[in-house]
Amino acid sequence: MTDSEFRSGFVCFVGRPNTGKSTLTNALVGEKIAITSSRPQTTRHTIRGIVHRDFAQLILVDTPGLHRPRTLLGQRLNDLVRDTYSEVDVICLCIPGDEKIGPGDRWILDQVRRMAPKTKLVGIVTKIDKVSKDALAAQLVAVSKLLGSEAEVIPVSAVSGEQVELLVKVLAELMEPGPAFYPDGELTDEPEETLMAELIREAALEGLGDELPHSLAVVIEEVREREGRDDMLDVHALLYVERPSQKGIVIGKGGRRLREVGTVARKQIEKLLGTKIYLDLHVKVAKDWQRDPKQLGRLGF
Ligand SMILES: Nc1nc2c(ncn2[C@@H]2O[C@H](COP(=O)(O)OP(=O)(O)OP(=O)(O)O)[C@@H](O)[C@H]2O)c(=O)[nH]1
Repeated sequence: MTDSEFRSGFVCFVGRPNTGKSTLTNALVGEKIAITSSRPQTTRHTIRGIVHRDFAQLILVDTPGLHRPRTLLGQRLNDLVRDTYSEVDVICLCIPGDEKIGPGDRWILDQVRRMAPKTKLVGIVTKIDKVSKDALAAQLVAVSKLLGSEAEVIPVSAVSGEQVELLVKVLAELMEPGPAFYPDGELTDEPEETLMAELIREAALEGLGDELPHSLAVVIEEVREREGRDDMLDVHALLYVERPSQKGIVIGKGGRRLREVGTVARKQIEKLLGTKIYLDLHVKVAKDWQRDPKQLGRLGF
């Protein structure tokens, strides 16, 4: 560090699917997700995790993927992405050490540059435990060429932990001096219900094709302590789809698929909350919810 001033700010990881963004987030934040419902005025974005060090605090924020803005939802998501890209202090483009730079990487870089020309950019070469020194050197040169000479490029392995702390230092140096935004110990401020809905949505989409993701929304209707028991929660959730045919897909033959989804999601939520839950899932058709501002509001978009 160039001085001893505490620094804090917002970071967002972008990159193609499977480039190691989530694994790196977990490596930076640590395993435990502490949930609180405090939400300071400093951000409207979903926080994935907070990295606390004695010299800095980095707040890792999420962006939804970019969409072709064909629907109102697509437009709102793109607006959200644009806001996030322009409001964070640093955007990190993740590219794996063991894959050639491709059109997907260039497209994302292009979007970032267009949407947020002023935001600082850092290249992260991920999964370096998978490549030889020579291959890594070549990849660093390639990524550096892609991003231009002003951008720093940092190689890391989230799996071995190699260089992860160096990355924290480099990111911290790019932040303005300032106090921590969150008290120590708070790792994410995402409301519990959003996380629960996300886990259910993830389980429901597992193994399905491309069409459904944009048509499925999950709303937590009710969370209640089981009467007479303080170690069990009843969680009622609604899965909204746009068409009756999609309802059939989600539910599966004789309800089998939905039961499986329930089991997977329940285990995840129990891990998250550290308590037993009973998970009740229902599927509803809300025709064209993506195009209807009222329904979008209700579904949290
Ligand atoms: N060997 C190795 N594997 C890694 C590393 N980081 C991630 N992976 C693996 O790469 C795969 C993708 O990692 P993710 O963290 O899910 O990637 P992502 O970019 O978050 O993917 P999306 O959520 O699809 O955007 C997983 O199988 C990880 O286990 C790493 O540092 N080393």
